Amino acid sequence: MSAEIREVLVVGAGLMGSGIAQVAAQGGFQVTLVDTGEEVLARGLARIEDSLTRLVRSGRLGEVAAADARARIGTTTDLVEAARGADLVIEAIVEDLDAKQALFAKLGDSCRPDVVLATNTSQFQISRIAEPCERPERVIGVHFSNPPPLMTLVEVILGDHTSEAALEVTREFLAACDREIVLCRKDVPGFISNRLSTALCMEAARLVDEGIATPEDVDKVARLMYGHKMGPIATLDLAGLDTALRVSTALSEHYGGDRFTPPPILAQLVEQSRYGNKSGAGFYENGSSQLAV
Ligand SMILES: NC(=O)c1ccc[n+]([C@@H]2O[C@H](COP(=O)([O-])OP(=O)(O)OC[C@H]3O[C@@H](n4cnc5c(N)ncnc54)[C@H](O)[C@@H]3O)[C@@H](O)[C@H]2O)c1
Repeated sequence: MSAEIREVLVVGAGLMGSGIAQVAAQGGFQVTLVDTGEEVLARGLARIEDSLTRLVRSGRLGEVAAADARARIGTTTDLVEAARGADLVIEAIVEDLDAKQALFAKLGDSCRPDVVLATNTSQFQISRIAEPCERPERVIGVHFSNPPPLMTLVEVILGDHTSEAALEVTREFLAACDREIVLCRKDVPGFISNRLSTALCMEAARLVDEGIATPEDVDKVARLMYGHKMGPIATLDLAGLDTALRVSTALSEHYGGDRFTPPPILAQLVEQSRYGNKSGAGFYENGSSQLAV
């Protein structure tokens, strides 16, 4: 496995990919951000710019460090060319197994054989994503949470075939990015974090769906009674309701029972294009639940 990582390729410039690219750039790595079109890439870069500005304004990052990080990030729509020069790849595309498998097949063909391929999937088994990939022992789960520049804990997931060497490279990379890790030792859907958060968030959405409580009151209970920083409904708006719907549906199909089943209100909001903060409204009207960064 690559002992030395210089070039990090992040695939997907959405909410997570742009944040992960920023974290890697702040960690001193050269980053290439890939997506399907120039417009999405421009939106990803704008998100990074905005986040860096907020970090500087709040005194958490120096101006020079922010400018250096920004200068380390390049963008392209040419995945194959970018893959050739990568020392580490982090995938953060849409939460769709077919799309991820198609991408990992391509990465397997295009990257050097020693390059670790990490997926930021929210719940798919790492071994399923690695199935079509040349040398699946280099595929590993690296699950950042949203927003990556502020959330310092990363969940690392071992696939059935993930090698010790891939784990070691991943540990070193995340340590250089100043991240803490927890290790999910079995390749189970949802890992540690999303089994916990999906069960809580779907129950919270059910309370709203059944007219038992407002989003504000559900969140108030979590914050003031349980000491959570953010309530589960605000968390859903922040994560994106389309992504949350995909994740909860997949977990529910895998595990059965009711604990992960999304209530109808989630699909209804998605149908109305109310995806949460990223589209301006979700359960809440105007993204007012956003973390004050
Ligand atoms: N949103 C969260 O809170 C959160 C947290 C942890 C993990 N995740 C996971 O991270 C991944 C990304 O989620 P997100 O919220 O950033 O989604 P998003 O919809 O904001 O971004 C996904 C991006 O991937 C791009 N894309 C799709 N197919 C592609 C391909 N084949 N090649 C290149 N780019 C492609 C899209 O154009 C889009 O810009 C998902 O697997 C999601 O489950 C999300």
